[in-house]
Amino acid sequence: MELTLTRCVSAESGGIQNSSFETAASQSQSQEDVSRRRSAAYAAAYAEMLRDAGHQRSMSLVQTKLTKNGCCVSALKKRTKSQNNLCNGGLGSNNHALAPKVANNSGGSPNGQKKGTIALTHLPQRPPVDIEFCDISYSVTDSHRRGFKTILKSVSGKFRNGEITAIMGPSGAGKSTLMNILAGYKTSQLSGSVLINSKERNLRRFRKLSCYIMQDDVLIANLTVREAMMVAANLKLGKNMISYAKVVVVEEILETIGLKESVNTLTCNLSGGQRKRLSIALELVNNPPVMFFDEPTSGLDSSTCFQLISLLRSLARGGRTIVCTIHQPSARLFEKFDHLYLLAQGQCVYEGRVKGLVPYLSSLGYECPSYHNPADYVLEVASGEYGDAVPKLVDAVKSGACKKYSHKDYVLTLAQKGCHNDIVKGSGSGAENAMAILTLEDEKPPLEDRQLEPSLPVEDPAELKPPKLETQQSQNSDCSVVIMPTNAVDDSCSFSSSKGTHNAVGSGSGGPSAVVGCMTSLLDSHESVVTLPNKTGFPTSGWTQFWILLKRSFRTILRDKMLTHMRLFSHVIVGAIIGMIYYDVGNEASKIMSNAGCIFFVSLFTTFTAMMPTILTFPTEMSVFVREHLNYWYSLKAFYFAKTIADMPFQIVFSSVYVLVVYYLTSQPMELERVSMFVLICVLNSLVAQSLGLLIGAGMNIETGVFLGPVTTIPTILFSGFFVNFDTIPGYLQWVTYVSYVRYGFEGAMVAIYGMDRAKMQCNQMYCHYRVPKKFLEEMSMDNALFWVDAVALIGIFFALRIIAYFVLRWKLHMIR
Ligand SMILES: Nc1ncnc2c1ncn2[C@@H]1O[C@H](COP(=O)(O)OP(=O)(O)OP(=O)(O)O)[C@@H](O)[C@H]1O
Repeated sequence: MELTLTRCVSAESGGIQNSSFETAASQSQSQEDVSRRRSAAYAAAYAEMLRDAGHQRSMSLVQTKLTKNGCCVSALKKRTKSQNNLCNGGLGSNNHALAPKVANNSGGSPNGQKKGTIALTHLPQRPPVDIEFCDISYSVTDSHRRGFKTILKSVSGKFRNGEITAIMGPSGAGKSTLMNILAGYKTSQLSGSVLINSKERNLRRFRKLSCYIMQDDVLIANLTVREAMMVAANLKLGKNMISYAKVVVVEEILETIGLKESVNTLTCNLSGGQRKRLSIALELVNNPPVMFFDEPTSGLDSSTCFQLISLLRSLARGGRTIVCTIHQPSARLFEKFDHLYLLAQGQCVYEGRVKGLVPYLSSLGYECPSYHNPADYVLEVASGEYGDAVPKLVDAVKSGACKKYSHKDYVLTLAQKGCHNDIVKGSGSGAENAMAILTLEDEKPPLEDRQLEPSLPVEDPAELKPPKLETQQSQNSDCSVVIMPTNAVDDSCSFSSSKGTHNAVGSGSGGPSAVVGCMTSLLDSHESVVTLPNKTGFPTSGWTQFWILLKRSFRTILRDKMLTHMRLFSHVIVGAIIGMIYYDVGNEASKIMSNAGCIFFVSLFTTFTAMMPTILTFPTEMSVFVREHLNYWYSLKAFYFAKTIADMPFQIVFSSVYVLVVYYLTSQPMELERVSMFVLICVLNSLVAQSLGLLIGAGMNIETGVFLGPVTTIPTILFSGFFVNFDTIPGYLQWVTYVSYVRYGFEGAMVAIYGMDRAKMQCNQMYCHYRVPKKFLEEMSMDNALFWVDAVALIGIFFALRIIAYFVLRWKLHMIR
């Protein structure tokens, strides 16, 4: 039976004309025509079927647009209140051509039941991935005992594609550590091997194919959902995909993941569940076949947890390998997982099907009481509440006792024996439960077990007849189930790849494997994990990354109205206050000391207002950066330059406004040259202070940084030449004045005001000692100072600090790993 709707062109906008939207596959025109006509027919049939089955309420949108020649079938969109099945893949991973949108009635059960699915078919195609790890041991240096602390002790296991795996265990068992190692985030101080599709893992390739979604959903606060998604799409889909295609990808993911209504909501206003879904959506953009989740349900209510795990399960059914650490799931949540990896004291105490856990424990003498949540029970056992069970369980695992529970067909045996824990099996009869388990387990076996064969194009118009479909809503599941008759016209499943169009032929007439083939066909890429090019590069060039991140930073600064407006107003208001205090002192020789104080305060204010906010720049965005960088969105260089350059224009404008307000109110000499020099030196001073703030923020956490910022500035102020004359500073300390950037700022400002042979100032007193400005500069030991030397010194310090800050950030990133 044909299940895919191929060559679907976008609808609302009148269709996608651009050729780059078309698949890279070299299909013949006739094949395309057949495919289009079939798509149109099936789309109509599917819409009709859904209408007949009374699904109008659960479906917010079923659109079928048939153009005159019947070649344009718009997206067939189904929105259930709960989750859709999410199939993986699309066409043309390398050239990122858009694959057609597919209404995928896949995910069948042995009795012919299939789940109605909406496929994420505009995504780049990816190969399926199985992760196997052998004898992984991990230690950290224990500073107290001056030795090593072993956190993972020779653990092994296998996580398959198409399955959702839970890593569980008592607190401190090593769950996060294991996941970090598998995700490639921890690479040092470990032994053992990680195999990807039975081959030694190439970390770089693997990292490009996987993503890690952290416990706290770190998102850029001042972007809307759509903007955040577009940034992800622009960074991860590369320049080979045109902008409109990226928009289509983003819209498709948002709709599928249930965030369509929130596209214009700022991420900071999203609910916990929505934040989690957005985190997933952001990573789905490049369709990674492996997704790691660190405690995805933490902080969510039970209903949202259930929806989320159902979503992850659907992602797994699309052929992905989903691995989650989870603390203590409810029985309902627990049974949503296929595979369980249980850790205790850094050792594996069970690996196998979730359904096999109770019989396994029972076989070792740990009887899970009826109506007791097996997830709770096993954690109680692993925590030692029933005696020291860990050595016994570890021995059992080592002796291969849980091997039979690991097999994906284990559940069949289990169903035959009618062996269930009461909580897990629910309230239905034994037969119902057995069927439910069968359905759950066999929705989608791993891809390795499926067959794909090339097929011939179907040209018989009879085959264009839409199949007769019936639907029913699964009680157990949140997805609608599509029952397909076994005598369907066509058991094959059309799919396209860069190699051409193929049909996945099921083993039996309309049997489940045909559907399975369909799911496979949406996933398989012509590339394999092993043969993926080992390019060092990110999906986009360094320049593009920089540009995208710069625009994002600009937008977030502008949207952060509170801080940005406050910075502007504080500069204007403080400038006005200083102007009022030192009103009209600039040209009065008798008030020259007050004016020097005013100039010094200008330097001081620009220093602190520039430094303090930037101390927070890296600490507040570090978690976003770590997530995005380690998920291979962009390089450290691009992030660093974008982040450090984004704030510079604001700093320049704010400082200039402040300086000009003070300059005017205090009646400093109104000569263009002096005004420009004064503004320039103050702005340079503020940029240096900003760089120092970035450096402190790059190396320290917020608390330390906020303390260290002012503390490190005090000596530079002391050695600025205002409080202590340079000549009176002891010789062995004079070198400090050369590294004091405030000195260069203050000295340069003084020279701009009083240097360059300024004429005598007015004197309203009987006698003005410093009527000749040069005399005052001599008194301050600044008569030999050159403005351009001060300016160049500030520029030098600026670059030095920025370079050091980059390497500190790099080192910090290295330390995280
Ligand atoms: N860098 C480190 N230095 C010292 N001990 C560490 C380090 N990293 C992890 N550990 C220890 O290793 C053990 C396992 O940590 P891990 O975070 O993997 O546990 P977990 O099972 O995820 O715990 P939880 O469920 O509480 O998050 C803990 O005892 C932790 O204190």
